[in-house]
Amino acid sequence: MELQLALDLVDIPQAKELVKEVEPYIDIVEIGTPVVINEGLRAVKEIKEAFPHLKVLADLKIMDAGGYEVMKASEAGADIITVLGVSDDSTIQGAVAEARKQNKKIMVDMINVKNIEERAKQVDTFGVDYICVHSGYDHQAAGKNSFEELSAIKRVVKNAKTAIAGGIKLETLPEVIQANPDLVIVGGGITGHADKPFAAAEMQKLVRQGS
Ligand SMILES: O=C([C@H](O)CO)[C@H](O)[C@H](O)COP(=O)(O)O
Repeated sequence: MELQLALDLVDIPQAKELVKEVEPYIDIVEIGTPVVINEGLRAVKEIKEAFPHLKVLADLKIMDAGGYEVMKASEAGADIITVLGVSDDSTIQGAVAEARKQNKKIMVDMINVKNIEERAKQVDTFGVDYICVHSGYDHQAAGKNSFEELSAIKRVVKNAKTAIAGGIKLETLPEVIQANPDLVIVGGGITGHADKPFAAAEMQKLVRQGS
């Protein structure tokens, strides 16, 4: 089981500072969608250059032009790129084909997918690397989480790794770990904690124990 730090509400210098603080405790650093909107793929490039030993995920949430956008994120140095589960099959398949050429990985974000089990089963046949259940900021504001969705996809996904994101905190991590995802994604649970290295170190411990 791995731990991914999601960076969403920061600029590039702040992102570098944050990663420096928790670097020993994380496996993947995510350049979140708001950061890409504000800073462009330059954020991916600068973080990969500054921390070459960490895997960098570009949270592009691709909805169209899968192949082209994966190519651009790959050129910037991303190791993993996100595509939306609600997008057309051809978009996801195009993203996977380009990722194979570039030796990169694709994560499908299942945010807003209604028929979660059925879609996870389909997407799993496209050769994607991760399938991620996700309660986004707007869902979190309405009090939702994705714990049940994780159990649902675990029942049907045979090839891809499973991941979970959205509002996970140190206190809720044990419940998440019980469902045994391959990857846990945490943003505010680390970046909003008064002691970020402590939160990340404790989370790493739990994630390692869960492996
Ligand atoms: O993907 C995300 C969200 O849609 C904003 O772009 C976050 O990275 C993801 O939800 C993890 O962040 P937290 O919910 O703060 O843990």
